[in-house]
Amino acid sequence: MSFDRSIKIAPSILAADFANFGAECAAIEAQGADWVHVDVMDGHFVPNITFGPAMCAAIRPHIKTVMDVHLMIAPVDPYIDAFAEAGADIITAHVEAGPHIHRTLQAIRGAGAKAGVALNPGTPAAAVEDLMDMVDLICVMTVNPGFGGQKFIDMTAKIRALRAMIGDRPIHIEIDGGVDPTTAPLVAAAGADVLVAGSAVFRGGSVSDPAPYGANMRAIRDAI
Ligand SMILES: O=C(CO)[C@@H](O)[C@H](O)COP(=O)(O)O
Repeated sequence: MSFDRSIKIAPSILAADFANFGAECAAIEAQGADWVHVDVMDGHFVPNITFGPAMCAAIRPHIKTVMDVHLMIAPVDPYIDAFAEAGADIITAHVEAGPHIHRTLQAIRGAGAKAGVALNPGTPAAAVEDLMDMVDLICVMTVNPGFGGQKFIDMTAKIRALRAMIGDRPIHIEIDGGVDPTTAPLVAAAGADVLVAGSAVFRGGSVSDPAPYGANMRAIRDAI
């Protein structure tokens, strides 16, 4: 997986048809998705339950691009190898999920995946200041994690602070929550390069009528 700072759209399959994940992943990729974002929730770190490594392994053959796995679980460490073996290219853990994020990031890279760290809206940029040489991606949550379709929380000051902290390092800034054609230009201007979008991409489409997925992603790109 090579690094580039161009804008990438990573549809969150949390907004896809749960009975059709493989076909949904193939459809969003065919319609122009750059990455596929997979939201793993445990009903403990966040108040919702989605899916685990077996589902990631099942959809992997349907994804040619980057599989970006966002772990909203605690603890994280016992599950890292399983998600890496399931084919995750990027594994992101929350800085709030435990006391040893440094060890977690080492373990993610040790398992052969790119390492991401996520920050809830209430967590300052300074929480990742000492992790700059350990991470490939910083995910800035613009909603409190757990559900799709929530209202965007403005984190542009945090994104700017992270962009300055990152400097020339090859680290992606990913934005997750409430991204649509109105909010995407704000976060892109602040320095984000990966935009996770669930409802704004899947709205109006289906595997039998996937064209709206493409139109929705073009609307986000055109707005930036
Ligand atoms: O991780 C999360 C929510 O916890 C996100 O990935 C959402 O799934 C994004 O959904 P929208 O806000 O774009 O509908």
